[in-house]
Amino acid sequence: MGRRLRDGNVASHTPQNPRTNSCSRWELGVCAAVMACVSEFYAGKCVLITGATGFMGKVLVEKLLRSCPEVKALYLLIRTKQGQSSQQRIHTTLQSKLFDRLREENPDFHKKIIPVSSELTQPGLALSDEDVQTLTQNVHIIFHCAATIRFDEPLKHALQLNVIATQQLLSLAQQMQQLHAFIHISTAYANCNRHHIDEVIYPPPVEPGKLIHSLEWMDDAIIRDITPRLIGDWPNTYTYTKALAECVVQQESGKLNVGIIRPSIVGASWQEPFPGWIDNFNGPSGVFIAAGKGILRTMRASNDAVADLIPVDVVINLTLAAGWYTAVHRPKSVLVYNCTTGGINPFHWGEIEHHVMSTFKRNPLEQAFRRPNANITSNYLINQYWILVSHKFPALLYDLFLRLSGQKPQMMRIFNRLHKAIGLLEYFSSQDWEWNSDNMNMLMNQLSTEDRKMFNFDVRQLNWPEYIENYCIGTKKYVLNEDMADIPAARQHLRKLRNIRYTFNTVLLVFIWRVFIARSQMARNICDPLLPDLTTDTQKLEYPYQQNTAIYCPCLGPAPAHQAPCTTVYGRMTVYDRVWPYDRVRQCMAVYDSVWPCTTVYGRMAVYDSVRPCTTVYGRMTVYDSVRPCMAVRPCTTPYDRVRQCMAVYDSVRPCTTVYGRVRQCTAVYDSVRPCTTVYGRVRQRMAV
Ligand SMILES: CCCCC/C=C\C/C=C\CCCCCCCC(=O)SCCNC(=O)CCNC(=O)[C@H](O)C(C)(C)COP(=O)(O)OP(=O)(O)OC[C@H]1O[C@@H](n2cnc3c(N)ncnc32)[C@H](O)[C@@H]1OP(=O)(O)O
Ligand SMILES: NC(=O)C1=CN([C@@H]2O[C@H](COP(=O)(O)OP(=O)(O)OC[C@H]3O[C@@H](n4cnc5c(N)ncnc54)[C@H](OP(=O)(O)O)[C@@H]3O)[C@@H](O)[C@H]2O)C=CC1
Repeated sequence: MGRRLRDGNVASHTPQNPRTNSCSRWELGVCAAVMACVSEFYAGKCVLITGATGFMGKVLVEKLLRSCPEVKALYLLIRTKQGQSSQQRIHTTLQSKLFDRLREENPDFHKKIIPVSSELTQPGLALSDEDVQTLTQNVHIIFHCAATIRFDEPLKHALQLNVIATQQLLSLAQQMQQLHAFIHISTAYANCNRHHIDEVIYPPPVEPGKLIHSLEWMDDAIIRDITPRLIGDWPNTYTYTKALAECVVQQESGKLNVGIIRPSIVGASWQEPFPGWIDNFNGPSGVFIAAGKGILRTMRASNDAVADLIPVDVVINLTLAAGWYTAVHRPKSVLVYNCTTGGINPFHWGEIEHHVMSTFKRNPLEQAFRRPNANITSNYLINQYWILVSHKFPALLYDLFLRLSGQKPQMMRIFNRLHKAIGLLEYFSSQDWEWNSDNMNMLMNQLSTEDRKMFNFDVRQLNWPEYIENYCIGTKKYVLNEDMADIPAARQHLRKLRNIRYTFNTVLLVFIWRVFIARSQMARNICDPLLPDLTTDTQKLEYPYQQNTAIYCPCLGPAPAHQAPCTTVYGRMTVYDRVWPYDRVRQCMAVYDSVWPCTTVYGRMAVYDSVRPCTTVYGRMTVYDSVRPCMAVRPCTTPYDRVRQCMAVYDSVRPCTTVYGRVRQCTAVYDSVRPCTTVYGRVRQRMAV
């Protein structure tokens, strides 16, 4: 249990009533040890909330109205947006499923909500004089949730909203006649340049006032250029400005009772108003969805790093309890609450990956691009490899398909956005931090038994696998608005995708084999021993030289006496007789003098008939002039699969000498020849007659 002094040191903190270890009778609220002190405290109070249309703000409004039904009024500072007034916007917000439970329990809840038009980045928060008067006269508690949480926000805008607006709100709070507590929502990553983070306000990276002053006159291009230098160790303008905001809160708090809540990565609700509620793509939610849709296959994250997720209802329960505690106990300095799970009930990214994948396989998202199968890796190169193979290549193929079918290609664009988003998140998923959470524990001990149940933020009770499952299902139901009744169809779609994948993989394998492996001597040398030797014993006896070759082109039965055996030659093999040099790339093949058709075998090999000048065939094949038959009587037939190439067969022969490097088989047999001589590398052979 500790209290932070303004200079950031820790002082001992004595609860108001150590005997009951809970709240005491107090001038702001009355409660007994087992009573619900927190909700009692909010009875009759007017609460001002910024950011009420946002993720956390909505949950705060809902919980406050549901668990503190005697609250007098909620003043919600909302800006006009896209032509909608603050009234219209709050009306839309209250339609959310999030409020279903409250609507059932208290259909008139909206009567307590008073929208106030306010653009926080404007001077005086763009409040009318009348509104300023109403607020300064009535407000008891302020919860400041509004912020820009974008990681790529230009520094000037992030500063305006996260720092200057906070300053202005504090100055408004100073004018309030009945204010009991000001609660500022910060982030556990405000000090992410440190590994161990205590519940203190650390010295700012720069004096906020000076920065505000400097940026006032600089144009946007200059600010953009100097932003990386300014933010230094911080990964983005968001965390940097949140650090500055904490400093401003400390500097401007004056005599106010101030608390700062620092949640880590806020995720879907754990219990309230129902498990799994979430309505945005921020943080891990977008990653989960992308993985569930089968789009995201790889991401840089450390399997063993602690995933400091915290359910939104936990954060809000702690926030409301901190509001009560700050008002009732009036700590002498700003009290910071690190609202995290890692130190209390750790769970790791590797485990999250497993549970997310398993949930989406059982409860698939509709119209998935591929079957969900995402893996995280901390290795940069492995991640880049999988991005190429599992993101970019399928995206290219799919876009090609879209183009061919007359549609607009879109997959590459989606992947580029995804890569930008995950690139910004990787900083947080590739390392871990240690947060001290003494004040969170202290606050829990201050609550009555009833309050601990009603405002539960005891994350020791959190069952991670169950939570992650509800989270994923929440993204399906509340972010993507998918119907759970359609799960059988989604499963059927996954089965279809699996069959497409099997077919595609088979085609790809055959293609790779034909194009690459069949032409690769090394691959053949690896594979050949695995192939059956189909040569008959008779053949081996009759044509002993054949035994030097690895593969025989098995003619159907023993070859007639006048015939030379069929010798299989590999793709690139070449034997010359009267040759002339070829360039390095081209492979040169045989040139023969006398004249009758060589029988081709299959695949890429050429078929030649009598005496014509050599014609280039294709690829690496060559050119014959005056060809002698491969087989006098019948063609060499190969039962081998198509990768193998069967070449010429000659009569009256001597074996050619092996030419190539390590693995070359001696193959063709010629009459009146001198041994081949190696020309270069592994391909070339030259023979002289
Ligand atoms: C499967 C296994 C997974 C294992 C998990 C591994 C890792 C976990 C991943 C992350 C954890 C780290 C989280 C760190 C959080 C730090 C905590 C905080 O303090 S702050 C709160 C977090 N803030 C954010 O998360 C904001 C981040 N977002 C942004 O900065 C921007 O949105 C952006 C990513 C830069 C994208 O900007 P852009 O202009 O391109 O797009 P928009 O924001 O306008 O959105 C357009 C469109 O896309 C949707 N969207 C937004 N974000 C995502 C996303 N991450 N994934 C998918 N889609 C996203 C958005 O809703 C819009 O949709 P629409 O056009 O329909 O409105
Ligand atoms: N989400 C998370 O993972 C975490 C969030 N936090 C902190 O929690 C707080 C709430 O975050 P969250 O709810 O997720 O954020 P959201 O982006 O969901 O909500 C932001 C809110 O701020 C309001 N707002 C933004 N700009 C202005 C403006 N110029 N004038 C008036 N209102 C404005 C938005 O209103 P509008 O609808 O008009 O845009 C919205 O209501 C923030 O302070 C954030 O730093 C901390 C840790 C993690």
